[in-house]
Amino acid sequence: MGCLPPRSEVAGGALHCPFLLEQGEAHLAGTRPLELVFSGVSVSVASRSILRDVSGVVRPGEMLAVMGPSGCGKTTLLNCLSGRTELDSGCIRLNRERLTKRWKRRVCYVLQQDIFFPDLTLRQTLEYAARLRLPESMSRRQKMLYVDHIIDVMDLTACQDTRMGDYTKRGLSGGEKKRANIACELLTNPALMLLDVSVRRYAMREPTSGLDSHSAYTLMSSLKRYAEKESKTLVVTVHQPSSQIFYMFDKLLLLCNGQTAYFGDVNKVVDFFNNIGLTVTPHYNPADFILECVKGSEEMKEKIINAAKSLPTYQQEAMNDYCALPAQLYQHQGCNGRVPIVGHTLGHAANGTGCDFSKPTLWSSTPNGALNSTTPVSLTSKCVVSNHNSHNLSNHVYSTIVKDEEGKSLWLDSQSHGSSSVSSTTDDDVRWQWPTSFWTQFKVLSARNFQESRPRMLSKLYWLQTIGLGLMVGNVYFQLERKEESLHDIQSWMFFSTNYWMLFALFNALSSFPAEREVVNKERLSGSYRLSSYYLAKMAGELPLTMTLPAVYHIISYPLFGFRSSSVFLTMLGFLLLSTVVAQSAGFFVGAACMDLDVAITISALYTLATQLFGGYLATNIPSWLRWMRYLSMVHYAYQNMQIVEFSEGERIQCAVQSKFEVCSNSTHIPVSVILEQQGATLPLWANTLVLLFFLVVFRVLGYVVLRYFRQPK
Ligand SMILES: Nc1ncnc2c1ncn2[C@@H]1O[C@H](COP(=O)(O)OP(=O)(O)OP(=O)(O)O)[C@@H](O)[C@H]1O
Repeated sequence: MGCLPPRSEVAGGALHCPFLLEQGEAHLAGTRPLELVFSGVSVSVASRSILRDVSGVVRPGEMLAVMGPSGCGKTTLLNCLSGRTELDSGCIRLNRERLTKRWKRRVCYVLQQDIFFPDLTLRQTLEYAARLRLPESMSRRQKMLYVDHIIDVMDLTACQDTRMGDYTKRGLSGGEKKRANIACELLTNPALMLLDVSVRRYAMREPTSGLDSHSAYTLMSSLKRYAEKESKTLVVTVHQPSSQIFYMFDKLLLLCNGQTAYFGDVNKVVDFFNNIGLTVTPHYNPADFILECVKGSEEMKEKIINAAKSLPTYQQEAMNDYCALPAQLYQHQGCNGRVPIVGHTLGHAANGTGCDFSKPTLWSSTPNGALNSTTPVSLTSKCVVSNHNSHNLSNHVYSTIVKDEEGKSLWLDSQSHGSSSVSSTTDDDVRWQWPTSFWTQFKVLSARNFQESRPRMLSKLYWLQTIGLGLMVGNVYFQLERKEESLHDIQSWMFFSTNYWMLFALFNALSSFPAEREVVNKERLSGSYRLSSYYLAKMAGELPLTMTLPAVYHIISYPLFGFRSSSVFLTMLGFLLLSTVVAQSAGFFVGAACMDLDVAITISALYTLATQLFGGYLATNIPSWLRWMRYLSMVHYAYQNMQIVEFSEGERIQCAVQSKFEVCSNSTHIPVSVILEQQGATLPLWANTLVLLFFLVVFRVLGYVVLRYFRQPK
């Protein structure tokens, strides 16, 4: 069962989600419990040791508190457990398996920072997350019902229509954002949750910094019940919890200068400190006492760390063994065609044989990764189980590998409530990698992108700016006559319009990307969607928004400048939009490639200034050795096309009495080709258009390659 209780049910302890189970929704019923073991974890950064030989074990249904003073390495440890930070030495195992990419995507990590799109409301954020991260076997209605449920559980109903906000726009409060952060992760029903949420915020003594004490207690209670009833494994960083919250945890890992100062049952920590001569004052919050001890003198810290090494719960040797053993499977002889159930319920340790002669409900995986209860899975007479009985740390086994008739590996999940699930592991990475298809991801991300970008790209300020600029430019170049004296102004209108919208799109793409990258990195790390679907959706979702303002500008300023014909009007609009989208692609690419916004702005400013200079309008007598630069100028091609379209239709440009064009000595009008040649332009309309399209494709592909291979989230 994968549901959290509605708040009203938390106190009573009832945990059920009938509307989903009635639908036979296997996804929410089928994640297998995980036992997390980490042993001898050591990490250093720039030759400074951050974590030294830290070990621990957390079983399904347990909540581990990672506590210690600021800078002791709590976040670093969680980064290691989520697979984001490489270890110098030590090991991390999930159900005895290494932390592979497949696992990383199933571990939910609630970050210290709350990263969201600021303009989406909480409800929209959760709905998009549900549509992306819940399997396609669930209907949209079921997903929305589940979102309602999570909103209720996290006590977010009152603010569900409030926008997320950021430091520039007010939105959800810090505490609400934190709960929203957890809610997003709960949606996927993860088996292991790492919460770097600094539970101190929920402490009684700091009501202003996050939740009030009652909400804090309720949140921790629901997480605790969630862990227990759903056999979830939870690791939570803690700063200064109230004693009520402190004793909700099952285990405590106390860190001091990156070393273990205590690992074991929360209830035994006071005895541990008593035994080394550090006695907790009666009625004093033990969490505060412990923290004060590990913040004390170096001598005291050393004493605590040394004492922790001899703790029976520490079991360093056993954990080292655990990591050293290969996660091999042993042929089990005693099952005789029955389906083994190992670690059937939490607290019901495996019986050593790993067999139970009652056949459980079986689930097989569908191609999109959802578990399907209707597809029968036949099992051979041979059953293969993990032998986890070689030492005392692995008495609990929560999954079993069995083989079907074709010899394909399947795993059998044992749930605390007795239901089980089987899914294929032969192509596990592929099947489990993405909860939804490419097409679904593309649709949902396009819609989200459109909704998220609209307030930013079509803000009131931009509308005002566009309409004002259109009117101003239209009036400056009002109804220009087609004669040589006005030629410079006609060209000026075209160059200005093209150039302005190209710069606008480029710098907009550039400045919006760093903030978006944070959200996308977080989502990519959690395996929500493919990069390719995001990338295509970004282009599609923003396309109408990118085109709206230049189109409005053109509609206002072109008739004021001088309306030739509908076809010229539309063709020029088409080229204006094309050049805008090309420039936006360049902005995406530079934004994706440069982590530092200042560097990105400097590079873009240099490139755009160069493209203007070599665009054909500002400088016409370019030294021969520099002329090749114009072929790299996007503006050059866009501007040439505008001239070709404008000057090819209708009345031609009349020669001045004292013309600077040679052709005027025996003609009254200047041909288009002569105007273009004067600026060194030689390519026809179709060739300029092709080059612009080439720029578009190259920048888009480069942007993708950079994100895919050089800017992978860590
Ligand atoms: N990339 C890094 N480069 C250098 N030092 C780092 C890096 N990451 C972390 N550290 C250092 O490692 C130590 C542990 O950092 P970490 O963020 O894990 O501490 P923490 O216990 O989570 O702190 P807090 O409770 O304040 O969030 C700190 O002293 C920090 O300065």
